Amino acid sequence: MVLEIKKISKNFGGIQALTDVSFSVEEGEILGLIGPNGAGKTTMFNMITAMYPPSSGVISFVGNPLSNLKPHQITEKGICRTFQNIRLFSDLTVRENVMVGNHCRLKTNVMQSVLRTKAQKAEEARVLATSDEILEVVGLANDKETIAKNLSYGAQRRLEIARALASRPKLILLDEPAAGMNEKETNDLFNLIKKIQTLNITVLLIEHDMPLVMRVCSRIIVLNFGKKIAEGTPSSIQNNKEVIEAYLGVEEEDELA
Ligand SMILES: Nc1ncnc2c1ncn2[C@@H]1O[C@H](COP(=O)(O)OP(=O)(O)OP(=O)(O)O)[C@@H](O)[C@H]1O
Repeated sequence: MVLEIKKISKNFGGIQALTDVSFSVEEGEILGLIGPNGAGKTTMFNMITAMYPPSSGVISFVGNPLSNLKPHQITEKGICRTFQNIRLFSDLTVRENVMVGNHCRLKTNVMQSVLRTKAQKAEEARVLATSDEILEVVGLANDKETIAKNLSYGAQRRLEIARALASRPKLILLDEPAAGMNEKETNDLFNLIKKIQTLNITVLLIEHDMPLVMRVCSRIIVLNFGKKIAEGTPSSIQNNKEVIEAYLGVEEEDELA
């Protein structure tokens, strides 16, 4: 088991965002975390990545509780994420954006950088090579020198994933990666998520694009009003009465396909 969520609750003042949610993420799987708007999905990501602590419950990563860690320590342990809205360094090149993502794996210090020691030069070469490999994986190898803001929307979203991958994670959390994408971009994203799986990286995916979720995930967890209402294979989720009811009457984009 890569990640274990055990009886997690979170309240913000009077708002109960999550209540006693438990589930596990198995090594190598692509697990979907779905639910109507406000169900608590992003709150779950924010707790896994230590943006804020749970009100109660325990989150464990490869058997170790993640309590009392800072977000950068979570990254060092091997969990990375992308966000709902694009958060690139828009005036840096594609390659520079990925190099920044590699930061947490650097071993040389500021003094070594200033003095341009041998170790520092070797590390710089390693970062460059790793960044280029990752850009190859996400299909941006020909755009290394492009300024991030000049990429197409779909390519910018793939660059975000590349930056997350640069931290060399065991687990990647993707928060609505298909949001705003056209059909071709979504299809490219499907292929990319599958490719990430082949790199031995486990995927936890929040997504409103139901056809994509049903196609790419091996298992799905459904939240509604902060509670887990279902867990199972895509076909069992599609036919689950409580899940269908939870999605009835919500915005069109949320509807189960
Ligand atoms: N920092 C916060 N302060 C106060 N309330 C919050 C905070 N973050 C989330 N909430 C509330 O917690 C509930 C769950 O929100 P969350 O963003 O986790 O839902 P979601 O399932 O990700 O929704 P969406 O699909 O719209 O992104 C909502 O009622 C939201 O308003």
